[in-house]
Amino acid sequence: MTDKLTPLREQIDAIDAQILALLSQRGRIAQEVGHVKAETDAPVFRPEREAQVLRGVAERNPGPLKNGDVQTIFREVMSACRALEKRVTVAYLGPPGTFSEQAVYQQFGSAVEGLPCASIDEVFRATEAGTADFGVVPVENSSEGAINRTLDLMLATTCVISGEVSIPVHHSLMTKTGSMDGVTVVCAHSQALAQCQVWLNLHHPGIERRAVASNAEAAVIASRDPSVAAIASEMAGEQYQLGVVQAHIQDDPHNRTRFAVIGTLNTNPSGRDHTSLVLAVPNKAGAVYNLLAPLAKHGVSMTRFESRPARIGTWEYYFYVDLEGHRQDEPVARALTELQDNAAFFKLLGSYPVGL
Ligand SMILES: O=C(O)C(=O)C[C@]1(C(=O)O)C=C[C@@H](O)C=C1
Repeated sequence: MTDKLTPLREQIDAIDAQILALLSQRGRIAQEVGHVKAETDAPVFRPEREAQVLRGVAERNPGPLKNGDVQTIFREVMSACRALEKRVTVAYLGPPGTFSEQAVYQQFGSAVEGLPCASIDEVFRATEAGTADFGVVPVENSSEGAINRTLDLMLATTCVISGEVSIPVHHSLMTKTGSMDGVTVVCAHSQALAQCQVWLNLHHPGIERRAVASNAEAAVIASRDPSVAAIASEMAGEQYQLGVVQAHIQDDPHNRTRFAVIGTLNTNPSGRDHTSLVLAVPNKAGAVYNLLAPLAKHGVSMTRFESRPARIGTWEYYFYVDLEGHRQDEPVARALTELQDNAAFFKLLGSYPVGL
């Protein structure tokens, strides 16, 4: 066996040497890019460029490596090169171990400075204040719908959406001992409790369910108190040394959460983009129908439509709309101008590359 392995490993060593030399070359060019950007104060993180590179490697991938795996490698290569220009700081809903943290690494790779925050509000504050270059906030979950706090803060703050990222959300039930003996409470974020309610009703109907600030927070509590079980990601469980009682307890096996990358950067077109905006109309018959007419007229597809009460005492609503295309694309630009003319309130949240 050794005789057969040795020449193959020699080939791998030779290829690794070439990969390393090419990575160094790429890194040096990234440093030059960094100098050029520093001269003009241009942004280091360019989501549209990174999206194009990642789409390109998937299109050109000759195999046998899977597209997703090749993209993971290139995401890390870009992350390391970007860090040579500047290590970007990204605020997220902490503590470490949350799905928000996973979303940060999924979008920025691991050469990033994560800034865990105590609440979604704090993520917005840190991003607005410039303590963080970007923030990553949950927008919607495939089972539970919109994250209302995020929607409200999109409206209330000056942050724009620079990117989006979607990750699978798999919940595990975990305790300090790995068993449910002596457990009286299950802690998790309210969204996670909702996403696992059928499973909990079936397997632990009598146990108290307690909503806490985040799933990772639940993991912290469970790591200190053997009478508490946490619902969280296995990553959080590993971080806080919990034993898995049952993995994959979410009611929907395809459960996903979509996150927005928020900041001050107006992202350029990438070729496959989304545009998000908030609208309000006067409270009149047919107003919403008329409001959206420019989209059909200019052939712009709407991928999401969400309403939130305006909370001004009357039954008025804000509409959160996602469109296909970039604000600079001709049909989208025309539709946006007409939407703005028809709306009592109009706020463009941003255009950004469609998440992988
Ligand atoms: O093209 C750039 O603007 C770069 O800075 C290079 C690079 C890369 O490594 O490919 C790194 C960071 C940017 O977010 C995009 C791409």
